[in-house]
Amino acid sequence: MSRHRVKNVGYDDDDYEDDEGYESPDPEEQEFLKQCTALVSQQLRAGQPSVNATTEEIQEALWHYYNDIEKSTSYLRGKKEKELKKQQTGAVPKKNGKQLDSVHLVIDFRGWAWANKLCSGCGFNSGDLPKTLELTPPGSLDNFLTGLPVPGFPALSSLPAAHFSAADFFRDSPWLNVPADRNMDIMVEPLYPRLGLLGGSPEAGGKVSKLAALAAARKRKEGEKATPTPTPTPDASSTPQPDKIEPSPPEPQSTPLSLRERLAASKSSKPETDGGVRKLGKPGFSGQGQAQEQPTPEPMQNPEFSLPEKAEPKDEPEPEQPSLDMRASPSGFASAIVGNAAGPTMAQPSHVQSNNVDLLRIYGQDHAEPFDFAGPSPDDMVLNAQNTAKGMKSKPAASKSAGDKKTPADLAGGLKDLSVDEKVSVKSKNLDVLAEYNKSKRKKSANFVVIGHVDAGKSTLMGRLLADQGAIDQRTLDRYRKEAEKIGKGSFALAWVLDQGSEERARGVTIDIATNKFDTESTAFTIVDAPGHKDFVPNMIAGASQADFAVLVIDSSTGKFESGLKGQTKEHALLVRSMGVQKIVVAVNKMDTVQWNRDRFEEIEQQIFSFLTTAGFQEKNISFIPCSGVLGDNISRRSDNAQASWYTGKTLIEELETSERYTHALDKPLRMTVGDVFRGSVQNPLSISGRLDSGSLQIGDQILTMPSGETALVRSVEVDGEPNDWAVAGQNVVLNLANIDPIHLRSGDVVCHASSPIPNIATFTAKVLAFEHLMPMMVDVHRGRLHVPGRISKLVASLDKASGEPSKKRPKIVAPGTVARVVIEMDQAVPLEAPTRIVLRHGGSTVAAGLLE
Ligand SMILES: Nc1nc2c(ncn2[C@@H]2O[C@H](COP(=O)(O)OP(=O)(O)OP(=O)(O)O)[C@@H](O)[C@H]2O)c(=O)[nH]1
Repeated sequence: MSRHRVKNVGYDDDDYEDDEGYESPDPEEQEFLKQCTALVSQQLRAGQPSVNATTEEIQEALWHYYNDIEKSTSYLRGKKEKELKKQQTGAVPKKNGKQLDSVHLVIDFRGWAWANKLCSGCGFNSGDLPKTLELTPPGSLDNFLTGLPVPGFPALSSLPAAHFSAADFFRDSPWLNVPADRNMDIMVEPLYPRLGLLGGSPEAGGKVSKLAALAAARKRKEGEKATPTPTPTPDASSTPQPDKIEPSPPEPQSTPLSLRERLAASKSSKPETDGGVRKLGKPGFSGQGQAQEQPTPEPMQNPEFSLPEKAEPKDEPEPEQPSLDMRASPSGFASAIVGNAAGPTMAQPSHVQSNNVDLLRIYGQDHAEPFDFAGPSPDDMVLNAQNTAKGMKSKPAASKSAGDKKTPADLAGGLKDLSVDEKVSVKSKNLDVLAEYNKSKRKKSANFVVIGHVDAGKSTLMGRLLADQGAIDQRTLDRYRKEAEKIGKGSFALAWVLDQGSEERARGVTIDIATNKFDTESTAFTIVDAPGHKDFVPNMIAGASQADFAVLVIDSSTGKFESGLKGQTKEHALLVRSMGVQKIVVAVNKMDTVQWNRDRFEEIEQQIFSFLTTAGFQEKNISFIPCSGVLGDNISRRSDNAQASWYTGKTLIEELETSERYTHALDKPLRMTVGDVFRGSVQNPLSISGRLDSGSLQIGDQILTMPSGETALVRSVEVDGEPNDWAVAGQNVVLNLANIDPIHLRSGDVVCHASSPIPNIATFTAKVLAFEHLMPMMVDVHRGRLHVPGRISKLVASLDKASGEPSKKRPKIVAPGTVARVVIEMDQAVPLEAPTRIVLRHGGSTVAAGLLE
């Protein structure tokens, strides 16, 4: 929808009758429109010449020009004057339904000659004619071609009839298919003498280049050589009989035939021995000329090399005819593999000599033991041994009685044995998980997502934090530094701690979320480093969905803070708030680049603070820290730079530690969004990772994965990288699964218990805060890792922000900043349930976020 339409659409119109229709303006607007219409009409009539326009035309113009009287009048005047002129000059012919305004007719040599003729016939001096004729007024090209008068040209009808009706002249000459006898009339000799192709017809006259003369001489020579003389070959028996060779056609056939031609020839003349076929019969299918230069190879002795027709009885009159076999002789490699076509040799056993390229036969039957598919593979043997050691049920060794030959049915059965239907069973300890959790002396844990505009220094800051907290050793850091310097990205060494992808490192940009852990005395932290680039906002949403609080990193350097504000700084902050994050720590980074200027810090603090409070963060949940990630100032230690002495507040790590213990819905049904599906190890060929949104699970649980609806067995559990018997909401886990095919699992899926499954839905109602104009439109629905294409199918109501009550029913458009209830339809059913936080994106930007109702 264009912005013009948006302009005239009332956001809160109640009288919405037709979802598709375009509504009329409200009474006030109608009155205003009436006045404008009258003014324009008056001005049109008052001007010179006086013109009239319909009310509809005037209102259309006013709509386009935002009710600008001057512009609308001048547009309509221009339009009307044009129409008037056209009426005066008569009807304008149309070509292909389009009007010809002005035509440039470029006359080529043929056309030029014809025009020349036309003009000389009527006394025109052809020299006066321009090579390019601009034919005006509109439609004159049609006129010109159909014999109607063209200004500046004599009327064709006034010219002698013999050749002056263009239409008649070309009537029997379809485009580009002029009869030969006419060519003389309309063709002119080219400016330069015509040459043949390289080595072509020098006799055609003209100066021939040395190269062309040389090529022509060679061609002539070849032509002479190609006279019908018998071709001596090493093996007379296998070559065509001289008398059977057809004399060369008048033009010696030196062009090799195409494969299609050769095939056709060989088919059509199979029993015949005509010269052409004989030529084709040569292995390699060379033409005659080539046959002279290349010795004819030995004919194939081994019957397995020939096509069926070669296997005809030996009493054929011409058994030694060259084979019609289309095969070339085997390559050196093929000979080495399957043997020489000439037959068995001392060095090669007979089965290798076979020219039937049945490698399975060669290596399976004659030479080697056939592979027993019914038995376990070497990998399975290792797996079984490991599983048996762990007390898990191993795959039974496939029954194999020595010497038994396997029938295809046996093999199929054996393969079936290897299928994923093989069930693994793990005994559950039937723990009271909540009681176990309450007993456990675990540190409080907190997940925080690091957000901010691209290149604000998020990864560097977190790399520094991890290094300071001992989560990464100095040797690894030194290695990263060296490697980063090698590719000219030395300043990104700390960022490489989190940016592990090769593309991320090469581009110096975070693409996907990265999680890392570090522990302080009181808390086990999980960092979720989100990409800052606008192209990767969906990944940032996935990261934010796992967070308890957020660290917003801001680049304080000159100009960068400002560009970040227009970029992703605000979008990220809004998104995390919409996803339920309440606490935000603002790291005002790169303070070294502004010499720790206090005014700069305070300016940033003030602007960001007012934005965050408007976005819904409470004052007490916002904190600011001036820091430098690269230098490590105010991250884990206070800056010792004298310029930074004015700051006496907390360091970043001190601020992080103030985070309270976050409570999670432990007693709710199990929900876990799958972040990743991977092969954990040989023992754990299928693992999934993610954070438990609610509920709990333990080893031996049967889980249900949605949307596939497939069940799986929890073989083992890792919580924060440590093996554990159970896991509860809020913990980051890896689940090692069994009894499920990986094709049923994808990131974004939801894990639950079969006793309280999450439904798959395709339509839902949500209460959203609009960041952009909302109307019935296509959107991508994001929930954590899950994102599905869909559309806002209905705007149910605009809501009062304070009370949540509908303020307007069925608005046609929802303005940014408004809370609205909308109906969303998705292209496929996905696991979603209330109350889930969702984000709606359209055309690469976030348009709304809210709660599924
Ligand atoms: N002077 C200075 N440069 C910094 C500081 N922190 C980061 N940088 C530089 O800023 C650039 C970008 O750093 P990154 O850590 O990759 O930024 P990012 O925000 O993680 O980038 P994306 O994740 O791609 O959005 C690198 O060249 C860093 O060396 C800082 O405190 N001071």
